[in-house]
Amino acid sequence: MAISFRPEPDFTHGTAPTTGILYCNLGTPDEPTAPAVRRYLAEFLSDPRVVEIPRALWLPLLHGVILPLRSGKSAAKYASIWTSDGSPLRVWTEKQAKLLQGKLGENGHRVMVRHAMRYGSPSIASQLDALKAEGATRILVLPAYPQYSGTTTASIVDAVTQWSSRIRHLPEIRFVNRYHNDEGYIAALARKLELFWRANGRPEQLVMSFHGVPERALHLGDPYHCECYKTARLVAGKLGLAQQDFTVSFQSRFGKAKWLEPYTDATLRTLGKKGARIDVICPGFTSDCLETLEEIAMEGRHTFLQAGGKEFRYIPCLNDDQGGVAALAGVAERHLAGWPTRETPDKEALERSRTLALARGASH
Ligand SMILES: C=CC1=C(C)c2cc3[nH]c(cc4nc(cc5[nH]c(cc1n2)c(C)c5CCC(=O)O)C(CCC(=O)O)=C4C)c(C)c3C=C
Ligand SMILES: [Fe+2]
Ligand SMILES: [Fe+2]
Repeated sequence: MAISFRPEPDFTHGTAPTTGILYCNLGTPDEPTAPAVRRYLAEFLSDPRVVEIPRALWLPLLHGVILPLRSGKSAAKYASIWTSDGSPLRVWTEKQAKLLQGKLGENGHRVMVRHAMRYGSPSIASQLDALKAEGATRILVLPAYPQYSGTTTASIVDAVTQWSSRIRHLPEIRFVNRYHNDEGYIAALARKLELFWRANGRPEQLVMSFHGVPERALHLGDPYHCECYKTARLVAGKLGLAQQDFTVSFQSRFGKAKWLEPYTDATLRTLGKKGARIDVICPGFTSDCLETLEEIAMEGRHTFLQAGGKEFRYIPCLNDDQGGVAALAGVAERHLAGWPTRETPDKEALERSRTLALARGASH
């Protein structure tokens, strides 16, 4: 197979080094319609990081059964949470990238922040192209997933490395793998709960629901399960909650295999049967999306109340929360260490002219 690397514009000496941050989320359909959801799910569920079944078995099943059955049903769910600005996940991800740019600027960093979606648009490749075209010579990849999983975080790394495998003049690239125990992120979650409780009173039980993964992933060494529990313990600790005051559960099961337990729907049913008053938060999601707004705040509420539960309050994700953005900025700053993002333009101009002078003196 012939390997071809893309041509580059002529190399110019003395180009100022520029840093870009690519804030990557999962992705979402372009419209809440069956064809758009089908396109999105086809890309998402064809990723071998997401469904680890041999391709020859899985792809016919996906295209012949899953997509025809699921796309319409899923589109109806998307329609129930769609906003006038589009999918909540897209709206929040775009906003977070802008706020992150602002916060890093406030903290004295000159960086270009862009967002990308692992599936759908804007793709990781197109945003890396854009950052490179804008002169980025260093790129930090920041996933919107606080907990590392091979199914999510590693898939973002795959997309970046697929892009870089075609690039002649590569930027330096760094990846953030996790921030499940980051002080700022834990503090932002705890503060969100504390403010809500100060205004509305405490529940009998706090449910922290995380997106699930197949249980097999845990046994194959995926740290996701442990990192979810770590986040939950840290948030609970920060709030002074005792063991019996909170529950961790896993939602969004897909397919017939066993996923991480306890399942959120079963947990909600059990708590409902006890006639409990509960608050539910989804700390693994940096922004609200189908899985929080429809599955938890609508379906989950229904399951709980049907079972006899007294009160169900859904606490939104960090979204555009100041503390959440500050936490993302803190994570980014730690990973930017050693890259000259704080240098003043003057200093850089000086450096540039030095390099140019050297280059003019050199024969090549
Ligand atoms: C927060 C981390 C996530 C992990 C881990 C994750 C694993 C995972 N997901 C599926 C299947 C689906 N997930 C879907 C939606 C969805 N998933 C996440 C996040 C994680 N997924 C988010 C943020 C969303 C919402 C997207 C949005 O547009 O709002 C869907 C699509 C919806 C549906 O049809 O139900 C599927 C399918 C698997 C199989 C998996 C791990 C193996
Ligand atoms: Fe998912
Ligand atoms: Fe564990």
